[in-house]
Amino acid sequence: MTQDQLKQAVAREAIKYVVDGEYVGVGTGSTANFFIDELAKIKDRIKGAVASSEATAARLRSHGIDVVELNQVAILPVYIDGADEITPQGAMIKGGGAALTREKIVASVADKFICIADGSKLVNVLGKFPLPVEVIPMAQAVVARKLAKLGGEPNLRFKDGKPLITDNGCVIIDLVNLKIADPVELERQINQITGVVTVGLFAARGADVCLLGNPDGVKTLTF
Ligand SMILES: O=C[C@H](O)[C@H](O)[C@H](O)COP(=O)(O)O
Repeated sequence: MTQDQLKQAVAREAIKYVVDGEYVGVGTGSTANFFIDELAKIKDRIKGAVASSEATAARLRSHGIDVVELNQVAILPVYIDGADEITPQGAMIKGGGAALTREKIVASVADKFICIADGSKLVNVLGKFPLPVEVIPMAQAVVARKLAKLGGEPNLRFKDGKPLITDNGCVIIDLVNLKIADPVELERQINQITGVVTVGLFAARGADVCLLGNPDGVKTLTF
């Protein structure tokens, strides 16, 4: 099976977690895109969706799914999204697609975070994947210096030869060469740096369920 087929399998499985007659929170990235395509097939059963990025909102709308602002929604039974890495305890690195801040905000409203990923994303220790940190542009240099003191090497993320600008008008610093022994503590420390908007560690509030796609089927991890 290809990686895309594994992503499609978990996306299909995730539909079981969508609550009829409610809004669904939708993540960003290639796995979330497969989920959106599956969601389109049952769009008449839901009230609509809350998107975690402009790209996701556009894809949802292209399928005729109603997209509402998070401010209009008080109850969100589930948030469904991919991850760049996930541990057997449900802590994740996210933000490879630069959508970490809106993802964390939408996830914070949801009763359940359902992570969908192909099996290659499961790791015992987070940090091989660069840890994204969204930063206010004027604070980029000072935040990079402070991040370097926590270990790892800070790299400003570029796209098309220019610093990548997020949906929120911020930049991303990727921290490479980390071995994250205590994800909750590192999330706390990075959150405290002035100028940091969000760190792509989802540990204090990790996933509640992870649907992992493997060649022998979808494995469900519950945390
Ligand atoms: O900002 C992007 C998100 O955190 C994605 O959920 C994450 O990067 C995983 O993306 P993909 O499903 O494309 O591997």
